[in-house]
Amino acid sequence: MSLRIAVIGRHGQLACSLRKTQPSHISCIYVGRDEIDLFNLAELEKTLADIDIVINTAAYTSVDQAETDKDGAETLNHIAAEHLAQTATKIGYRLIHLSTDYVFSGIPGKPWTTMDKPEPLSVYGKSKYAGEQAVIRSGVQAAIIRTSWLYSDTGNNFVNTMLRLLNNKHSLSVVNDQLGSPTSATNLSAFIWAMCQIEYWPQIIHFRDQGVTTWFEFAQEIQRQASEIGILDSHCNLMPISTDEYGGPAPRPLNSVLDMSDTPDLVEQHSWQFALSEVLHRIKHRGEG
Ligand SMILES: NC(=O)C1=CN([C@@H]2O[C@H](COP(=O)(O)OP(=O)(O)OC[C@H]3O[C@@H](n4cnc5c(N)ncnc54)[C@H](OP(=O)(O)O)[C@@H]3O)[C@@H](O)[C@H]2O)C=CC1
Ligand SMILES: Cc1cn([C@H]2C[C@H](O)[C@@H](COP(=O)(O)OP(=O)(O)O[C@H]3O[C@@H](C)C(=O)[C@@H](O)[C@H]3O)O2)c(=O)[nH]c1=O
Repeated sequence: MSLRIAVIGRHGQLACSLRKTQPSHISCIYVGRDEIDLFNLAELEKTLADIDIVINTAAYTSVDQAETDKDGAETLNHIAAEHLAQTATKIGYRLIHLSTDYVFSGIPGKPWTTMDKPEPLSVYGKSKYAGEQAVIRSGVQAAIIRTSWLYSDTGNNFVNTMLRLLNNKHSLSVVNDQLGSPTSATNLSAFIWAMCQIEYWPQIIHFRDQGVTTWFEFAQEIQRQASEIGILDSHCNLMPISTDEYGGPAPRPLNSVLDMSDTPDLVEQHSWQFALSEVLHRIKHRGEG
């Protein structure tokens, strides 16, 4: 019998990407906040009764806003994850739970391994780490997949923000002292679908595209590639700044590079520059369609 999977989240960028890349032999439902109340345990049990694997993509992802809405972040990133894990222990599904590079403090030096102890700086990072711990504490068969700097052709993400700003502004300052790895939601989706088809899951997994960069260099590459394929006619002057100069409500890690040495080898790995070119071409073709 084919696997029955439920993706929690419907309109988010990862949920949309999972839907677009779903293998045909897998049967999957996508449940957004209109279909499921993550705070009603009886409803969770009922809706997820026949499910083999739940993929939890739902999250409070507004990093700056979370600083003044601690309850909102905590409720969705921690309590909802705890409810999904508790329900799993009752009715028996396996859980893939998404988490973030922002669980780490960002001390520069080396990529963060799955053995390193998280010490999140921001409200968002703290609430995501609390969610991870709730999943582990529940004892459910689960994989916590940490990823970083996620983007896709749709949704609210750095690539779409930069395309908009580069188009509208004469100059733009972008931080150049935070190190990390942009990750295409398409590549992460391929990895998640591959995970669904294996039995043994490590408890914590790091997945990101290949290579390390800064937000400033990422912005430069977005401008270069988007101009080259004709979706941006930008004379915007990009300027590197420090995290201190940028300011902003939420503290962000200076180093959030995830070590992937113990990540299961399930899919082809792509450089972040190649992954970006695929996403920009999708945006171009949508504009032409
Ligand atoms: N974006 C990024 O850069 C990164 C994201 N991650 C993690 O990856 C996962 C997916 O992120 P991404 O797809 O970018 O997130 P999005 O912000 O695009 O989507 C978040 C999802 O959360 C759901 N949601 C929001 N509020 C509620 C609520 N009150 N009740 C129920 N559901 C709600 C939305 O549901 P609905 O479909 O109903 O609208 C949406 O599907 C998250 O766990 C995130 O922490 C990790 C690293 C980087
Ligand atoms: C828009 C903008 C941002 N920045 C900086 C702020 C920040 O340090 C960095 C990225 O800003 P953003 O607000 O786009 O991204 P941010 O919300 O920090 O992104 C994070 O989202 C959460 C959900 C995650 O889990 C992380 O992995 C990460 O992707 O760029 C500039 O320097 N200039 C700008 O014009």
